[in-house]
Amino acid sequence: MKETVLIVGLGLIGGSLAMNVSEKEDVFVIGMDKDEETMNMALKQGVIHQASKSFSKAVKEADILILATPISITIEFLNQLEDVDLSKPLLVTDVSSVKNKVLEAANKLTHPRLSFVGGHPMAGSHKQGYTAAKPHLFENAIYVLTPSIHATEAEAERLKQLFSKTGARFLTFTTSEHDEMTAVISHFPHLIASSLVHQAREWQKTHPYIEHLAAGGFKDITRIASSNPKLWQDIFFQNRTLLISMLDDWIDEMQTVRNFLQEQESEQTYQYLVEAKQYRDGLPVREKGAIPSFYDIYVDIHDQPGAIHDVIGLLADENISIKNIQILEIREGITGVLRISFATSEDQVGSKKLLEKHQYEVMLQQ
Ligand SMILES: NC(=O)c1ccc[n+]([C@@H]2O[C@H](COP(=O)([O-])OP(=O)(O)OC[C@H]3O[C@@H](n4cnc5c(N)ncnc54)[C@H](O)[C@@H]3O)[C@@H](O)[C@H]2O)c1
Ligand SMILES: O=C(O)C(=O)C[C@]1(C(=O)O)C=C[C@@H](O)C=C1
Repeated sequence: MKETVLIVGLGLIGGSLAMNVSEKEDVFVIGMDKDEETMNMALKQGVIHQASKSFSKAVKEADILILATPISITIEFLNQLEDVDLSKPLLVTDVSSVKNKVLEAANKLTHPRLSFVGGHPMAGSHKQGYTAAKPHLFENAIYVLTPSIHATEAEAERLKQLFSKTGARFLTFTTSEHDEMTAVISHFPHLIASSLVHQAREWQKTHPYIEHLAAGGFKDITRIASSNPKLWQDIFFQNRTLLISMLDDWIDEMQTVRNFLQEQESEQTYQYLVEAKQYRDGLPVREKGAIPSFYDIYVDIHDQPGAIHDVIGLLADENISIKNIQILEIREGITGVLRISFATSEDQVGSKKLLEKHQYEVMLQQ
């Protein structure tokens, strides 16, 4: 018998999950999104098998519910669940970037047929919406699970099975462990990236050429400031208390660095940079698991004759040798994705630079 999975929110994350879940033969996917065009696209491309406009109706048909909406909307849906007249058990999960209020709502659910295991795939993009969704988005990424007080080990296992095609690696944490760690490595850096953009914008008033000088460094460190402001407003407010405390620490730290410069402490400044480099260089790259140790890039291509040939031709002209090439997704009339593997990280990085110079959109798999 097929398992029915309802996915609410078919944007970047929900759409990418749907692309993986609907690949499973024993799963029937119902999709729901407030944006009708999104639902139609997903239905037409076979990423969902059925579209629904009624949460209360669709939820009664589902065995598993995935809430992939903005966090505050996810909490609203969780609150609605208590009143649904369920005739069979429903395992609920979400994808929210902050967990405390979501788990608070989930832990309050008393309906005997409901269980909740929170989820957060640690992969994403500064892009939003269904058109940015990709089936390989979660490959080799960490997928954090945060079970509610009533959830069993078996329910967490069921979700791992459901998401087995994503290629993600699962880790389980408590809500506060999750929120503290993501504040450090995701939410706070986002806040700083936005502040750097504001600083540049201010300076541009007196130095109009600033925007033309902004090269690799500025663009690398501020890429995430181009993300969906509504989503990040939600994230900042969901994790507000921790962010305030981190801002206090950061201001102290910046005061220390300011003193190094003020007092011309060149050795201490050097050590500060050395220690940051050592920690940064030691960060694990996305683990490859059972996949052989190749260095992959993902290249977006358009569905037109010769598209793959053009990409390979550019690499061949530069004598870059390819170890493997795979078409991950190509449907009529839409953009497809090529996964190209290289033997060395030099070839991987070199190819990315080369293709980007030719206006391709390239994602590097670390
Ligand atoms: N963007 C990332 O990098 C990232 C990574 C991991 C987790 N997340 C989490 O994923 C969730 C979704 O983020 P996203 O980046 O996919 O956003 P998105 O904007 O790409 O997608 C959200 C989708 O939800 C739909 N939606 C909004 N309100 C709805 C409603 N009331 N009913 C039905 N559909 C509704 C929107 O139309 C949209 O298609 C958020 O909770 C976020 O914290 C985001
Ligand atoms: O790659 C990006 O653009 C992201 O911002 C992804 C990112 C992150 O901070 O790493 C953003 C939010 C999520 O909750 C998880 C992942």
